[in-house]
Amino acid sequence: MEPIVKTENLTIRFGGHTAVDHVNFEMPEKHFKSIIGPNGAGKTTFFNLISGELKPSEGEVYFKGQPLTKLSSVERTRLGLGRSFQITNVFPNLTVLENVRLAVQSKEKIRYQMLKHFRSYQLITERAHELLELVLLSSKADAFASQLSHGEKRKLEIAMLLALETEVLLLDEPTAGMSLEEVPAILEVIHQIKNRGDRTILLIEHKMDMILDLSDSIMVLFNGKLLADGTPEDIMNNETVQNAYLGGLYDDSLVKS
Ligand SMILES: Nc1ncnc2c1ncn2[C@@H]1O[C@H](COP(=O)(O)OP(=O)(O)OP(=O)(O)O)[C@@H](O)[C@H]1O
Repeated sequence: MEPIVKTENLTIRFGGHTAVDHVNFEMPEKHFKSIIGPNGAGKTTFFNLISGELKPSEGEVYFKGQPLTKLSSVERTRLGLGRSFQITNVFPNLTVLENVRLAVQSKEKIRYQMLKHFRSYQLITERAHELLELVLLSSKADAFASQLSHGEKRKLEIAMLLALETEVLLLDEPTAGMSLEEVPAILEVIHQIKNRGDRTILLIEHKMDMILDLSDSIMVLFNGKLLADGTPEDIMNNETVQNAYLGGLYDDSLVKS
């Protein structure tokens, strides 16, 4: 089967520095892949190349076989590649529900224009409630977005990303800046999305236990290069990865059998 996302020799140079260096990668549909690597390895830059925030110096990104380089990030979102930070434009003075409703509306605009005003309003609100339930944020529906904790804001962003109904979700460190107590709730949200089984998810994370818990496969970037790509077990047992990055810092018992 054709991979849903694929890169060929994907490369970007900033001055003399090659931040992403001839990366060839394939993502099967409905797969969960995590990207790991030390700080500065090129993970976020790789995401930016896939989502269209950056244009490559060389190489190509494909979505269902279609080359994407000429498409803007908005056009890529319309095709089915959604990235969480594109919609971090949460309106602080609107409620949580209103924020999600706006995201649903932006996706559903055309479909709902056909319906009568009241009915469309009702359907959009229902969908927004469903999404808040999925990300475990229903209890905050009427709170202003500005009143949310950092972890709750990340949940709201995920709900807004889901509202766009893209087949692929690019999640860049959803737990960054969170308190330890907030992490399990985000993990639960990502599990719920994964368990529905209808999305392809690419995740950047530093938390190894979370990665091992969620991933079908893991790719390792190092100095912009793809060092390894395989099952969690392969990666944890890969000597090059061990030497370059993991350095024996993880617990063997976490490896999925
Ligand atoms: N716009 C830019 N201009 C110049 N250099 C850049 C730019 N964006 C990224 N870089 C450089 O590219 C390299 C890769 O950065 P990137 O942020 O992709 O790494 P990362 O793996 O996501 O790191 P972290 O885990 O710290 O987020 C770094 O050396 C960074 O300084």
